[in-house]
Amino acid sequence: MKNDDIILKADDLYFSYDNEKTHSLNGFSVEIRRGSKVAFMGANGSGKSTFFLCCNGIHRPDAGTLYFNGEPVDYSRKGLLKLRSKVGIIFQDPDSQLFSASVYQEISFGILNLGISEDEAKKEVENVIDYLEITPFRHKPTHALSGGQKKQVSIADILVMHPDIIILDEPSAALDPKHTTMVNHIVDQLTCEGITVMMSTHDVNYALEWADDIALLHEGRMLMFGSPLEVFTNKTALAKTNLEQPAILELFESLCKKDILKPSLPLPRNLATLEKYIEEINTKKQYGGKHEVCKECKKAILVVSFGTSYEETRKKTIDRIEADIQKAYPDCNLYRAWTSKMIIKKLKTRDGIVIPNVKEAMEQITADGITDLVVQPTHVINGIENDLMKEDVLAFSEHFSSIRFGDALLTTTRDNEEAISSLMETWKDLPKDEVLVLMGHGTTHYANAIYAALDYTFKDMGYENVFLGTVEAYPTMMSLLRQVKEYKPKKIHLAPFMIVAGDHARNDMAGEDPESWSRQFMDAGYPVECHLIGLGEYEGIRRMFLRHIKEA
Ligand SMILES: Nc1ncnc2c1ncn2[C@@H]1O[C@H](COP(=O)(O)OP(=O)(O)OP(=O)(O)O)[C@@H](O)[C@H]1O
Repeated sequence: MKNDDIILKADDLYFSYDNEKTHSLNGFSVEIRRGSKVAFMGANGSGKSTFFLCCNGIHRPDAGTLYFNGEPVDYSRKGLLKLRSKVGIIFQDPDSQLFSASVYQEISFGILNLGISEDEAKKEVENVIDYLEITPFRHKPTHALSGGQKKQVSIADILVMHPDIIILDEPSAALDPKHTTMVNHIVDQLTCEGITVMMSTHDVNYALEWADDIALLHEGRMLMFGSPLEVFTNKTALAKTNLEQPAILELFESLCKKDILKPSLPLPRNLATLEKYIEEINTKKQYGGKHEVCKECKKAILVVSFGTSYEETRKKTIDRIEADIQKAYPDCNLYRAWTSKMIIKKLKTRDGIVIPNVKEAMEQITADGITDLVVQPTHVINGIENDLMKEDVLAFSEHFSSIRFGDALLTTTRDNEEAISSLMETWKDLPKDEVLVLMGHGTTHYANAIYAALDYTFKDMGYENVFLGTVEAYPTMMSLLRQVKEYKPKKIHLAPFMIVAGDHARNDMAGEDPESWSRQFMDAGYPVECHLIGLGEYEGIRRMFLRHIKEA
């Protein structure tokens, strides 16, 4: 079927320079969208130039079909002449392209071959000389031109034909930075005019910013075709093709690891974007949430978490919850606050990371002129932390038109059932003769009753082999040991029932201490497997927070 969006299509091309002993194209396929900018990348000898030479009929594939504008390429003399007027190649080395004595003759050669009148050809050549700023050296013989000037003339050779596709084979090879900028500028102009541009380059930084699509070749085949961000974040594909990750992405990743930038920011494609991100942190000290406060928008969501000092679990849980919320409410400014003073202090002294407590976040939100605020805790229950958090927020209520609170994770019966279903989606393959023991935190607050209720609800929903206890309160480990023993399981899986898999999960649950849950179960004679998965990692749990915000 003909697809008008596809200007060029290669279907399973094979090409050999040595009578099929080796294949420089080895089952190569690609579809090029009309008007797109495609960077062809890959190690030396991966087949980029060979494919380009097929594109304008210089090489004829041994097998497979090449389509231009939906029609298979016609290899008759007339067909090839037509193809070459529409698909122009600018070679890496201009000397292999320029063969006329003067600049004028050189540029007019191709167009005269198309059979147009000399007057018309003259007009076209003058236009392109003007457009590419060739006038200052137009009277020089071609052999006396500099490398950059030769490149300009070789581009003019092609441009004068008004091609639909321009192919540039490593356009900046052997050019100094000034001429590279000039060629890049010409390429930008071409793409603005809707010409499809295919370019081979080894410059990952340029390709990241310039290309719509990256075609990654490996041994005569397409290894990967996708957006620059898809391709350049695939480290396996990059390593296979001897390419390095663009410096901007490496720097962005490193700044995220150091918590200087938020990983939820869109990946930057150029230095200007990265600079903007960094500028924004300097003007706004707030860590977490959206750095840039939208001046017009007076609505905000404050996400309040207990916190964790473990970066790895924070990224998979709190950061993801916040990212999901920001995605669902792109027009709201997002702020972060943590309630654990100890963790906030630890991060500040250990890593130099500043995370506001609720009061500090509220001061910032007030200073930013927010009028309508939704506060969403990631607390599991409506316990002490949640009560204190509400008090801190409401101390600022006179500055707001409205402040609303989303419920803690487990507030209603629906919440309990949804939390269980969300967890069991991941644990659906748990064999009946094995048990899952979940470790909740627990509190002296009356809200602690929810843990025992939830343990009961697991069974009521048909999960007799799931047990929920707490580190600090009831159900205790003693009670869990008794119940699990009655069930007579072959194996025990331990996982936290806390938003993050932090200190409690690593030490009280999975640690080496004889008091840890894993050691106590092992001492009771069960094989134990620990799973460091925080509740924030379950997609269904993150969805529950979105629902709570909506309900608020
Ligand atoms: N004229 C030729 N004669 C014989 N073999 C060739 C010829 N041109 C290319 N090859 C071989 O075909 C394979 C693909 O080469 P090609 O020039 O298409 O790769 P490329 O991806 O453009 O490489 P580079 O990044 O070095 O420009 C290589 O193994 C190369 O040695």
